[in-house]
Amino acid sequence: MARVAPSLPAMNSHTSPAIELRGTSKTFRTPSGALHTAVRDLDLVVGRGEFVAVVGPTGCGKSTTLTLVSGLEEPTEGEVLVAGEPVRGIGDRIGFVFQQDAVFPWRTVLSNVMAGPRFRGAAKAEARQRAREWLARVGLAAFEDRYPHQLSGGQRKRVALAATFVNDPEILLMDEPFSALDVQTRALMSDELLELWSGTGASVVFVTHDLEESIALADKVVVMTAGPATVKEVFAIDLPRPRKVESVRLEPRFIEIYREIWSSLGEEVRITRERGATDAA
Ligand SMILES: Nc1ncnc2c1ncn2[C@@H]1O[C@H](COP(=O)(O)OP(=O)(O)OP(=O)(O)O)[C@@H](O)[C@H]1O
Repeated sequence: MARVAPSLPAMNSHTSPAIELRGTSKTFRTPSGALHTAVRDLDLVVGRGEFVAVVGPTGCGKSTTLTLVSGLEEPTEGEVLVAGEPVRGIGDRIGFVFQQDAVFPWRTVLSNVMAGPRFRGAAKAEARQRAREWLARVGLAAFEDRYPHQLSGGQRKRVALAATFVNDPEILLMDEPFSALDVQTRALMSDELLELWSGTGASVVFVTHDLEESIALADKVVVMTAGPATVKEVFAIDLPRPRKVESVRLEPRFIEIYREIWSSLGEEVRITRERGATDAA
């Protein structure tokens, strides 16, 4: 399997990657006043239309990396570029899906999915039409008048996906989006995500604890070090698409890839566990 270099040379604005982090660090001041470095000297390139999964031990700085790309946080050092431009504030070409569904509990399903286009200035009829198209794609056409609490966890996740894709994001940032779902629903949602994404050309950064999930979904798996996060290794996933997660993970090639990445990731997980044991002592 090809191990890819973590960074590529800078390109001009027409060919620039979707996302680029160059020597990026982020240090927080904790409530006690101490400084805590969450991300250190991180180089990462996400190509246009590429699906990149980020795995790393708990607390290493994966979510912080996403918040830097989103513009929610600024780097302490280094650069974060989206489409070749430095990130300034939260841009509307970025969509987010988190573990908790970002839905409005007091709005119906249809109204939730219409909210993004309306916020971006679409007329009501147009927003309604686009929302209905996406609800049909996620299999929720018959549920448009329900409220989020009247849906299952998987259905709520579909609403969140429709509400994100309806805005046509160029970049999709996903932070453990399926980790609260049961195993079967999780596999189903992964398949649906791949199907929805395949027609969009969006670039995805998908943070997960689950190495199987990352391999099944991604073009590239980025292994982070024990915190502070920096890129340890990048693995190109040469499994053909379209993929179905339940069947692809049984393929010999998948198992080979899993072993190879785990030998890199497992070491970082062990370091994190040992630190935890020392801290607790
Ligand atoms: N706003 C903040 N202020 C202070 N420390 C922070 C802040 N945000 C994150 N951290 C710290 O930075 C480190 C990295 O956190 P982050 O949430 O990015 O890790 P993660 O890899 O996403 O974790 P997990 O896998 O457990 O979700 C942690 O030690 C966390 O406590």
